[in-house]
Amino acid sequence: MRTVLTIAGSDSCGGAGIQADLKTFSALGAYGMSVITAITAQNTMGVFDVRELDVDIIKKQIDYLYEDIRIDAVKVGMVSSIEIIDVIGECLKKNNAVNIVVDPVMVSKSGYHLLREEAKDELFKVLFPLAEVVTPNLFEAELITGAKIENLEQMKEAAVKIHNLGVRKVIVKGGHLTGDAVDVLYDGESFEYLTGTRIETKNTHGTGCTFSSAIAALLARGYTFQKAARLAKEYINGAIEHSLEIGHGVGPTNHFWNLFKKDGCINEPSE
Ligand SMILES: Nc1ncnc2c1ncn2[C@@H]1O[C@H](COP(=O)(O)OP(=O)(O)O)[C@@H](O)[C@H]1O
Ligand SMILES: Cc1ncc(COP(=O)(O)O)c(N)n1
Repeated sequence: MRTVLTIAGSDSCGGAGIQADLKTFSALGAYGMSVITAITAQNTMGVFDVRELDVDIIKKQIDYLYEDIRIDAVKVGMVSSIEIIDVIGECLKKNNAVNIVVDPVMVSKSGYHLLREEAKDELFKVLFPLAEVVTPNLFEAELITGAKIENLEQMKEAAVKIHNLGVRKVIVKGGHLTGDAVDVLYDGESFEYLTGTRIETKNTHGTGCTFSSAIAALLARGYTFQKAARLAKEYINGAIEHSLEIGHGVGPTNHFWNLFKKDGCINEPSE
């Protein structure tokens, strides 16, 4: 069984963060493990409070996993402070972590700041260079590059700028644009559009977490990067299409719709 680790925050309502990641790993046939960086008090209406865990327990969670278990891929989500980012960077380097997917989580859909303002540059400096791929949404890509993004051309420019920060591959997600949900993948040489039909729903809680975790799970399962990205896009599209009307706010993605598909993403890796 291939294994995948998420290093992220806990979302008490189960739609994003650690909980979304573990559901995605299971649905895609990988064995999931978690290192919790922070606990959020959150529901579909918003994030109401956050407690960061201390760096010592974050370090121990990571180190004891690597001491015991082969880890085939890692997804990094909410990391919130400079100290937390530094300890994660140290541990991933020391343990020669592979297939690292960094989702630069900054602000929740409900507008709560999950990354401290002063920690932004540390995230770029410490974790971006370790990543196989970084997956900013439009807002995050704007913050990283300092440039407004309103169309595909500007998404491509942002992807190049982010790649130039020393990132191997970038996927700028177009979930917050209008029209089809098109993401721009750039690997330093060429661009690829990951295209999905836009689904008209308010229930998009956890879409970014689900997408980045799907890439990590599929890399763990041995797919090539391009194939993992395309299948992850297919997976998130279905997870949004079948998203759940739970709670009074922004409902979560659904991870188990594809178990009923005959030839979906859960087949054995073909390459
Ligand atoms: N309404 C939608 N219909 C189809 N795909 C969507 C929709 N909203 C987001 N996506 C897709 O979900 C993935 C996550 O993107 P996004 O929602 O932009 O991330 P984040 O949660 O980080 O803001 C991307 O592949 C994006 O294109
Ligand atoms: C613990 C945690 N991590 C990430 C997100 C972002 O997800 P979204 O952008 O869908 O609110 C979140 N709300 N909570």
